[in-house]
This record gives sequence, structure tokens and C-alpha cells, in this order.
Amino acid sequence: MNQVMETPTQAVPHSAARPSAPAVATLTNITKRYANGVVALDGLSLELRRGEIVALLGPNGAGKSTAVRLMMGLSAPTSGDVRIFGADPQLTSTRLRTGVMLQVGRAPEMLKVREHIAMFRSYYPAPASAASLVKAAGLEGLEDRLFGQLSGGQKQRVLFALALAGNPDLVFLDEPTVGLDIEARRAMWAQIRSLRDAGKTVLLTTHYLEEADALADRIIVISKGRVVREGTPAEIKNAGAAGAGAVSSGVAVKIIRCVTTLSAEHLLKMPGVNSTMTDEGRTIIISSTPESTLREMLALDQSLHSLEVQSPALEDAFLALTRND
Ligand SMILES: Nc1ncnc2c1ncn2[C@@H]1O[C@H](COP(=O)(O)OP(=O)(O)OP(=O)(O)O)[C@@H](O)[C@H]1O
Repeated sequence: MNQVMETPTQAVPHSAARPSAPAVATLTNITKRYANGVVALDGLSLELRRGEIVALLGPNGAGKSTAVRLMMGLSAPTSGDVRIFGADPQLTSTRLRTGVMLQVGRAPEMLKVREHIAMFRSYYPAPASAASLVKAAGLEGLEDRLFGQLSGGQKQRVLFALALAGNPDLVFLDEPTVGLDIEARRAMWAQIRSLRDAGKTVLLTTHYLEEADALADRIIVISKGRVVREGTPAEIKNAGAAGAGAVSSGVAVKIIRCVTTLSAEHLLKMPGVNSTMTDEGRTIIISSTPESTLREMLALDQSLHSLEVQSPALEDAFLALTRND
């Protein structure tokens, strides 16, 4: 992604997509210890800004849902401070400005889609129009169907409409596209982008890394209740490929795979080469200057073959960043 080239080099891992936009949600040094003694959040700090889509990523049990519940005002931290629109998240006035779509979301089966939408709209002082909600969630033609008679994907879309019923400034979407077919997923992505473009803030939790890569302006990776990395998708991929912290944000790296007679010692002396390893007879080289690295390798090794050059994948970065943490 060309964002990589445009972002100034920074030594600190916590780079921001839109640093100038006002903060919408701020978690400062949060600890959350449950009654059973589990410490779900352990000194977590993060900020969501106006007009951005942020993906919160982390392995199972990392503390994502706990962080979202605190921001929604559904539970209180053991220590630390949570501010939403500069106020207490448990205040009704704060909650009226937020929308939420939970993975385990349920709605009464015996109400029609239009009745659900009408009920949710009635909770808010300045709701979105019913027609705009139907359109945003792709529910045209399903308004008179009972919720209980919808398919899994159609139910997901109703829950998406309900999350937007209050025309919220901050929307929490927990695994929003689980169970959706490709077309419905793309349509929901387009709607999520248009929320951002209208100045709303979207916090997305997802296990589909492709979704975070496609949608998020910023990714926050958490593990064991702490932020381990934060940046644009391109920055996260670079960081993971080079080993967390080895390459500063803003430097684009590529992964070169080939069969070569050049030794690791030799390769590591070439400018731009960050690391090398071997895998099933092939050499893998991470380089921040891939063109010059390749030119040099091809000049030195006429027998070099099976060459592939790839951008780092978010999946690899995610595993590298959360593996040993
Ligand atoms: N109500 C609770 N009481 C006790 N422990 C809890 C409670 N809710 C979560 N936990 C524990 O807190 C830790 C963080 O859980 P959390 O649900 O926030 O993680 P998560 O990142 O959302 O995970 P997943 O990706 O599996 O949904 C886990 O160890 C979990 O077992």
C-alpha cells in the first residue's frame, strides 16, 4: 500500500492514521480484573479518533471484548480511566451516541424486521430514518419477515441496521460479517466506509484479517490485555515481517523467496537486508530495498531460481506480533 511510502519514518511503534482528529474514546492505563482473578486488561491504553475505522485484533482471550464492554459502559475498569466523548461511558447521554453490534446479538424472533427497526429508532432522540437503515443493511424486501424466519446472514444485517438506528457517532462492530456471503460482506464494508466518510468512528473486532486489512485506517493489536502494536495495516505488516521493532514504521519491506547459493552471512551484509531464514531449501530474505537486493543477488548467483517477491501479509504479522508475547 502506498501509505507506507507516504508516512514519515517514526521510531515509535504507535503511529496514527489521523493524529489531528479529535479523540472520541480514550482508555488510559486500564486494568480489568474479573471476580475470578483473571486480569483481562493489564495497563491498556488506546485512543479512537473522529472519522476513523479502527480494527482491534488479538488472539482469543486477548481482552478485546473486555475493552469494548468498558467503552460501551457495560462494565467498569478495576483501575484506569475510560472516556467516551470526553465523558463517562455509563452516562445515558454518552450511550445514546453509540451503536453496537455484538456477535452474540439476539433479537426477539416474533417481531418483523420493520418492527425491530421502529423499536430501536424509538430509543433515540435523533434516529436515522427507517428507509436509510433498510438500505444501509441491504434489507429491502425483508421488512415484513419475522426475525426468526431470516437466514443467519440476514439476521446479521438486521443487527447492523439496529446498531445504526440512533445515528451514532461511535459504532462498535464485533465480528460484523461472520456468516455473510461475499456480496453481502462487500456491501457491509462499503457501508462501514461510508460511516467513516460521514465523520463517524468505527471500532471493529474481527478474526478475518483480510477484513481488517481492507477496512481499517488503523489496527491495534492486543495480546494478554496490552497493546503490542498499533499502526496502519501496512505498518503492521512491515513490523511483523521484520520482527516487531526491527524496522521503524514507514519503511516498506518485501519478502524475497528463492533458491540461491548465497550464504546467510553474505546476504545479511547487503544493504537493506533485515533478516534471512531458510525454509524447505528456499532462502527467505526480508529487505527494505528489494530491487537493489535482487539486482545484487542475481549478479552474484547466476543459478538463482524459483524467485518470488511478496508484500508481507497481515496474517504473518499478526502471528509474529502475538506469538511470544
Ligand atoms: N465475565 C468474565 N469473568 C471472568 N473472566 C472473564 C470474563 N469475561 C472474560 N473473561 C476472561 O478475560 C480474558 C479476556 O477475555 P475477552 O473476552 O475480553 O477476550 P477476547 O480478546 O474478546 O477473546 P475472543 O477473541 O476469544 O472473543 C479471558 O481470559 C477470559 O476468559
